[in-house]
Amino acid sequence: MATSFSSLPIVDLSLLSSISPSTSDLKRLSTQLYDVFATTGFAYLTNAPLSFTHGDVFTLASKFFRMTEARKMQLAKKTFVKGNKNTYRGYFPPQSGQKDNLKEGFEVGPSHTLVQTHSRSNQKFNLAEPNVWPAANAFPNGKARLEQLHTELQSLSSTLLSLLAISLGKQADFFSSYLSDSLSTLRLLHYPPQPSAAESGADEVKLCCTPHTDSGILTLLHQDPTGGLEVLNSSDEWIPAPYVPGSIVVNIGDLLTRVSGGQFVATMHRVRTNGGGSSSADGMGRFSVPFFFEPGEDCIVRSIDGGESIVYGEHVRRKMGTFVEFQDVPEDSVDLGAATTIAVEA
Ligand SMILES: O=C(O)CCC(=O)C(=O)O
Ligand SMILES: [Fe+2]
Repeated sequence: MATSFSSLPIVDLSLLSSISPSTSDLKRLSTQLYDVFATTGFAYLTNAPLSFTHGDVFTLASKFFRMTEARKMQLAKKTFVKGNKNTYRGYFPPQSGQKDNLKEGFEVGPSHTLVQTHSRSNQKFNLAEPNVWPAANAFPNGKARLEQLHTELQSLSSTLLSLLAISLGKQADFFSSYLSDSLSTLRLLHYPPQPSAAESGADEVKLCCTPHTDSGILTLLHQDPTGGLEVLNSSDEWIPAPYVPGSIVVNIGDLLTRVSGGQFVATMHRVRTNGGGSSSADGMGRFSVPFFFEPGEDCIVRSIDGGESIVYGEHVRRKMGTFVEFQDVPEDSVDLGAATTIAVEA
């Protein structure tokens, strides 16, 4: 049950780096995760088994977003550049009509080829399509590093899923069907600087990411030190989730609530704008890098209590209807710059 928390718990994952953790230690960690997901639905993970430092992750994000608009638009989803082939992976630009949701992003799926059927590839969004990449000279080593980050976060998610299965009284491999042809998405996000409510003289809270729950199973979020992430507790209070050095924020999505028979909470969250970029070191605004662990398109997801099952691909397509970055954009509402006339070099 969601609770009226006032801060987020910290879960130390150093155990996962030991060569042979004891069963009792793993059980203790799984119980700790159960308690987090049954109450706050959000926590900070420290000492996660990743080879990337925060500096590594945000250097990649900053390098990507510092590319010229024309280069980024070469990677834009078809929604934004009709001549592009990619419908689901790739870049989405800031949309000027979205004052409370002003962000640009770049989305990367698994690096291996996903199973693709004709009927699926005929749909408006092809969830199994390959990634798109900038030219190697525009984003040196970026493709290999982001693929590596995706692989490591997928592996951490799989370990966390095993621990959650144990915590729900199941075998550690209970969720293994979620791993085949998994569609997990690594998303680089950039929130350009905007005047805060105080700076613009407005009373209301200014947001750069509107309140939402995540749609999938599990989210692992790297956030930079700028701050602004807030999490809703059961008393309808927005609790700040500031940057904790070296930590990754974890939260669960709607599907895991369903799978856990309502034992786990998918907590509402939002990002408050923090002013004209003064709080970030380089004045570029805020960067964050969520990783959404997702099952395969055909994966049947059902509650541990039984009951109605859903097919993951259908669930995600329904939820996409509510996300701004998947809405159709009239050609003239985005400045395409030179993007339409430059051939993709990737
Ligand atoms: O940028 C953040 O800190 C949160 C982003 C987020 O919640 C999302 O992309 O689902
Ligand atoms: Fe989210």
